[in-house]
Amino acid sequence: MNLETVIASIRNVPDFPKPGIIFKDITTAMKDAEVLKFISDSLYEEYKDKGITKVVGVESRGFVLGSILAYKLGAGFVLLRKPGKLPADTYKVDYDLEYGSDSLEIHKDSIAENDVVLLHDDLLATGGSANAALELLKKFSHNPVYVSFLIELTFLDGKKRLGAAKEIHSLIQF
Ligand SMILES: O=P(O)(O)OC[C@H]1O[C@H](OP(=O)(O)OP(=O)(O)O)[C@H](O)[C@@H]1O
Ligand SMILES: Nc1ncnc2[nH]cnc12
Repeated sequence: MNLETVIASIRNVPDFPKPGIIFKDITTAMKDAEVLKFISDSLYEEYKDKGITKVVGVESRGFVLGSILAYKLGAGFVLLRKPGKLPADTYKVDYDLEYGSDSLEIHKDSIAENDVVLLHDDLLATGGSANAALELLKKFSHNPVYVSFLIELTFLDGKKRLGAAKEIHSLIQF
């Protein structure tokens, strides 16, 4: 297994969910046991020595690898959810993404001030979602946050919106 095989396993779906968008479909990668293992192990290698205590995953595709990473790192997992899904007290932020707008929420009691946080999402496009996630994480602590993506769409330059992040890493760039 290698990165080329992983890249080949990601399906391009033109004009989804809107005309002009080429959707990077990771379901075709996730369903392959060897690809899933290679991706999980690669991301773990990147973060194993950073002292991460909480992995924060962005709903919904960020939950898949985020929770695997949390398990492998021996960290806790925190869910950043779309509005109205979390049952207890939350912080909320609105944001735009490549094909629309949305909101994210996090439970107010999910992170402690001394946690070392890794934010994970499957894909960085405009950076709207990740920037919103970083805004929410600032409510807990001003410590820098590590940020991890499986895929980065470099032509959208989303990284420039993530100034508050400590280190930004993506396994695959398109
Ligand atoms: O960098 P951005 O322009 O913000 O785009 C990236 C976001 O868009 C997708 O999520 P989506 O809102 O489609 O939700 P899903 O994971 O539930 O499919 C993707 O999983 C990222 O979270
Ligand atoms: N082109 C794209 N493919 C998959 N997920 C996305 N999220 C934002 N843009 C996307």
